[in-house]
Amino acid sequence: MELVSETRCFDGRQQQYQHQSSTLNCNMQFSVYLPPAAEHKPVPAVYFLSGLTCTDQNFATKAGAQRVAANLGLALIIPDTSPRGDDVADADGEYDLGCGAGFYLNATQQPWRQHYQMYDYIVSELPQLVEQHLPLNDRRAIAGHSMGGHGALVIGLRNPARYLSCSAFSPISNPSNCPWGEKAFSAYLGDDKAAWKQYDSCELLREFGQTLPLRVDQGLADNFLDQQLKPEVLKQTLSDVGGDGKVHLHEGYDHSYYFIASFIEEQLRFHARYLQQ
Ligand SMILES: N[C@@H](CCC(=O)N[C@@H](CSC=O)C(=O)NCC(=O)O)C(=O)O
Repeated sequence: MELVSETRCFDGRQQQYQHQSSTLNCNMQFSVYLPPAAEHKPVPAVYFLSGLTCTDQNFATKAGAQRVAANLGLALIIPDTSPRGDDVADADGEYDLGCGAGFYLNATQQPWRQHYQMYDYIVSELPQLVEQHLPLNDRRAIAGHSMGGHGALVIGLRNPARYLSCSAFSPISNPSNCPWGEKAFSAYLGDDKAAWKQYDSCELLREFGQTLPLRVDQGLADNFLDQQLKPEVLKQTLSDVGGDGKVHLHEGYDHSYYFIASFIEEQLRFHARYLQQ
């Protein structure tokens, strides 16, 4: 992997890398924050998955996560949201399918499946790469926003041996039953709804229970609340399966990075409880 840029930040390092991904069959960029503690010893990492239309830069530049990550001794690994490049299939003019909208799944349908393998990229290739080249230990947590919140919940719930905790801001909680999810899953996975269940956090909770510590933050002034995000379905499902994961509802907050910036400290402190044990 090749270092693209590095900037000092809270006595640590904010970096961007590029590499050729064998899983996605394209060149990818990702961002990393290394806290000051990483100068002396391997540190745990929180992976942050961003939402529709984002690259690795949105969270790195807008969430204000570095100050707390520096204090807690946590690295931040911030991937892109889809494969990229001239030969990668895209849905021109659509923000919720194709580039910038990989939905953190392994596509099975044409023309997507050659590159859109974001689940394997996030779960396997990227951790293997960064743990080989950076001062990271193998203690991982996963978090995300909106489409990335869906990704974080799905990946965490399916891989409790790989992640110690998971969290989400404003996740697409039940993608099998909302317009964003139905559109993406139909295109990437086809019409067989049985295949959709492995990428739906509410379905996974019903099948396996809450397999790891989980926290969700949701703004109540979020434009996408009722149609796309459905936190009440997630809350009810957690209660039905006896999970202790909390969905924290916040009056007046919307879907933006101002919301993430307001509560990122709580989420990083939540993860530190498990990562720093
Ligand atoms: N352009 C679309 C909505 C795009 C949007 O709101 N993207 C969110 C994530 S939404 C779910 O995954 C985002 O994080 N945008 C980047 C940012 O920096 O704010 C529309 O106009 O409806």
